[in-house]
Amino acid sequence: MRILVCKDYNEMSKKAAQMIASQLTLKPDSVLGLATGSTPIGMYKELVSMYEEGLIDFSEVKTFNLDEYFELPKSNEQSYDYFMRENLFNHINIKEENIHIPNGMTDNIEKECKNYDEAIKEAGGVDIQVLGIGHNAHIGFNEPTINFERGTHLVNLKESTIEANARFFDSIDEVPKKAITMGTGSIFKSKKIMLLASGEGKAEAIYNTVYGKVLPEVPASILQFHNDIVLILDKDSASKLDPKDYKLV
Ligand SMILES: N[C@@H]1[C@@H](O)[C@H](O)[C@@H](COP(=O)(O)O)O[C@@H]1O
Repeated sequence: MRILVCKDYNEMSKKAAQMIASQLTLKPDSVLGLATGSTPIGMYKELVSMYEEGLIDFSEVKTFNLDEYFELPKSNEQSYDYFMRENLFNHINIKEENIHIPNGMTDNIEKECKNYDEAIKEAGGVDIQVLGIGHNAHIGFNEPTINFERGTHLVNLKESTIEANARFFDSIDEVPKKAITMGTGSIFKSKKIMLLASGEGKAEAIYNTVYGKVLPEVPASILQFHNDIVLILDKDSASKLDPKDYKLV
């Protein structure tokens, strides 16, 4: 596990965007695994700027998002589909057919999950997966539980996750209680993983991810076993780590 610590959120976002840009330079038809949440917004802004400056090109890129709320229409401003278009896709030259986000409005959940896993496989697997992290160390919407799930599946969100995400909705009652998410197994299959975290509120989750026992109760802990993972943190989220374990950048 490589850990890079940046002085603040902006630097973290720049570093992350630079890594995606390098990936696209090396492999213009990369398959990107993308995340939502507040944390990657700065990275998406940087990527849009780089695209506008002609430094990167998304014409051959394919994307797969980690997750989507169940039974929330795409037109809802809080859907992850809406988020991705607002923050990235509407501003770059990605082809519509190359964008993949689980369909939260499906009436056949099993088929939707199976097709999503198949589509990732057909695309050749994810080259680089961007992750945020929940306060309880969830990745995607893989909540703490008793086993690591292999593929895309429907999950019941934890009360703490519903509360954390309520800030985006008018009231907590409007937050969906379920979501479709790639499994921990799908995430783990990515060739490279880049996890971003910012703020004191994530410090404990990061501590447990780096030093904790590898348990499904701490979903991100399994990343300790991945061969090519980098954590890009700001100083606050890294505050519980031993400085000998990271590089200041
Ligand atoms: N499903 C998303 C995760 O992918 C994200 O990592 C997490 C943290 O979000 P934030 O970056 O807003 O703290 O929120 C949601 O639960």
